Amino acid sequence: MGTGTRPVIGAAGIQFAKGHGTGNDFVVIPDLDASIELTAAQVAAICDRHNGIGADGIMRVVHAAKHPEAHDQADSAEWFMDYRNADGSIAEMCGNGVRVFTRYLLETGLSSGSAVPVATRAGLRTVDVVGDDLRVDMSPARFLGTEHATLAGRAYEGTHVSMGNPHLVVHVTEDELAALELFREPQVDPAVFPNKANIEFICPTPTGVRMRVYERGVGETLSCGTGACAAGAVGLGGGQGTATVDVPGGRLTVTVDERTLWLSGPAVMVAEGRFHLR
Ligand SMILES: N[C@@H](CCC[C@H](N)C(=O)O)C(=O)O
Repeated sequence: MGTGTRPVIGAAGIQFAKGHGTGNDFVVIPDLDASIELTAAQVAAICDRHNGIGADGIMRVVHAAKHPEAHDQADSAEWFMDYRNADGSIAEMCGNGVRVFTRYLLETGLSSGSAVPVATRAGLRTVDVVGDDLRVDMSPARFLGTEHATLAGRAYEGTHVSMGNPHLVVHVTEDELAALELFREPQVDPAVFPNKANIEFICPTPTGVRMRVYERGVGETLSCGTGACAAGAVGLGGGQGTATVDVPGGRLTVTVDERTLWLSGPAVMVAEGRFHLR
């Protein structure tokens, strides 16, 4: 795995688990004492779907007190979600990731109870167990005005939304949604999005919206939790209520109340093992 990457571990290899939320899949690496340093090239090698394990991103599970970006949250959360996109870039937040991360904590006994606080780069998030689903308090969507993306020579107007990470939500028709060439990366104005953005294309359904997404640092994915939050909030017109968000990998539900925005849906672990970096 990962030609050109440096070995950072002994012969026993690195322990990992794999999980997904509506098809948005992640490699989870328990690194409780923050001893594993992964370069961007190594993350990309792990996430490679042909030569690696394959995933949309990886999450290191680290004691919040032991990570410089999270020790200020250590009084409230024991664990920090160190999230990296499949290309190795760092992201502030991941809505499906934080739910899969919590499933991992619960299944391994690193956390227990029905409400699990998780430290993230976007701040503290609490994940509740609700039946088979995991529901996370994502904090309110922040609406930041009208911006544009260009895809296959066409300019699309959309709503700039922050969920801790940057999003642009674009309305299209159902036929346009099906025809989008999302094997290409939509281009955004670097003056507005200096670190790029996740782009959600949506059309209305009877109970919410249907969405396809191009994730920053990944490509088109089967789902994106923060993208669903941004899309649901736009679908609700900035008001309160509940919207289903249908993605290629399944269904997520977004609820906006007077205080916050909730994201609910399935999060499952599917495998565990060890890997080596050469
Ligand atoms: N899949 C995620 C979002 C992951 C981060 C995103 N690609 C970014 O760079 O902001 C989700 O479920 O929210």
